[in-house]
Amino acid sequence: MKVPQALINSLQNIQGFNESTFIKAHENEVPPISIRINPFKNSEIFSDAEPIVWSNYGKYLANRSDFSLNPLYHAGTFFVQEASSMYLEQVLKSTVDLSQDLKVLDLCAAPGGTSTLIASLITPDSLLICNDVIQTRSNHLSDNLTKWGTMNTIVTNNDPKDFMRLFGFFDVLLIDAPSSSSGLFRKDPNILKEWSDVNVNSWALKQKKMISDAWSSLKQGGILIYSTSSYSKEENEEIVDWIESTFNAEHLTAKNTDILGGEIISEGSFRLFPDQVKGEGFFITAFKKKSSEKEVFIRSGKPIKNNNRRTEREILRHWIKDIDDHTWFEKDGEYFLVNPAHEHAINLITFNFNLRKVGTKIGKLSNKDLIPDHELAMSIFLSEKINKVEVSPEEANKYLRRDDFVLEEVVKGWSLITFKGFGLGWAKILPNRINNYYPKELRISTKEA
Ligand SMILES: C[S@@+](CC[C@H](N)C(=O)[O-])C[C@H]1O[C@@H](n2cnc3c(N)ncnc32)[C@H](O)[C@@H]1O
Repeated sequence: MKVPQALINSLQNIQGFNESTFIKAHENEVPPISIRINPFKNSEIFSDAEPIVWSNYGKYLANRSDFSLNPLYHAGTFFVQEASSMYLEQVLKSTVDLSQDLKVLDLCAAPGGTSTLIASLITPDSLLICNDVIQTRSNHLSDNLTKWGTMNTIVTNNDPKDFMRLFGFFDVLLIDAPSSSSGLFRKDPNILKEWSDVNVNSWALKQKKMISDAWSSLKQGGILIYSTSSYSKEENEEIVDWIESTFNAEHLTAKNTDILGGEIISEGSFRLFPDQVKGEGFFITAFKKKSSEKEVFIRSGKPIKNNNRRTEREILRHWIKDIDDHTWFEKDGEYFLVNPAHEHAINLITFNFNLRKVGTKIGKLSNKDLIPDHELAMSIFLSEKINKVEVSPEEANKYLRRDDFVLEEVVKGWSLITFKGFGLGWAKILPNRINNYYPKELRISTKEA
């Protein structure tokens, strides 16, 4: 793979750039394969795999197995993510007190690498809003957060400027910006075909626009983390200079370099090059907001409706762990489980944003019973008391394809289909057949196990 000469020329004075090893890494080396374990669903599937030193849960895999055919992938026990981008964990740990309850906005979140990483590090009472402006991508993001199983997340499909309505709301704003993506040339050669310095400049303009649009949603003292998969300084160091000159922001000089060495620091930001770390090209930096935003009145929706709570609570007790610690609301006949600490925030966001997912959708109540939703099957709050049917790899594959299959000696009624103990989805077991409730839109199509 030949890196464009214009890009090589533009990188000459950047700290850590080494032309010959950089070219060699692009000509001869294949990108490593990496995943991140879900700490809430620890299947120990990759316990012997090589760890990624800058990530608590990241691992390199020796072989490219087809993730989509692994039932544990569909159970949400791991997420496939590029290794360098997991450096976000170090930046979060060095700039944010993660033991506090935080409100976090992941502005450019699809398909969910950064969101599932943040969800793994924040407290249960923290609230994470995961947004993507592209509708199809926000749906995919929502599916991936459903698999992760946490409840303290909301998925929105909004333009960054819509977040201006939430003045001074967030403690942390992550902008993992779309970019010219030169850092991903090795993973996707099509990016290289489309790369040009004109495109670099047009991405830089878009990045400035989304930062300007979202800046007011960050509270005073809040942390902005900005990252790209681009090598170009127009999208990185020049954006840092622009943020410092445009907003009342303090650039937080990169710390915690012990893991990778000082070479990865460029003008106070982290730059990961593929010839120096086992990962792709990545830039990440952080700021503290010094100015305050004027609090404005934000219109809120109707308070969350909780009719007939006692009866509902008794039905839900069978399905949900520690139901007394949670609350729920009903919308159009569907029930959603949420953390009571988030009721106010959810009211605000429900009213002002295009929602794709709120808390955990539990399902519909009908004749004093629940028709459980797929989100509940994936939830880490699902009760241990529900019926489960453990399946073999072949049966798991049939289930995920929504094919018919037969099970011996099973209890009638709703059952969670599990693989190695991890939930894949619901089935309703009737006297003469099994109804497969795996969502149609998620079913896998390949025939081979
Ligand atoms: C680098 S990717 C984000 C990757 C994600 N953080 C992850 O770790 O999986 C950038 C995302 O920004 C979204 N995007 C593109 N234009 C945008 C805009 N104007 N505002 C917000 N998001 C945008 C894209 O749909 C894309 O999903």
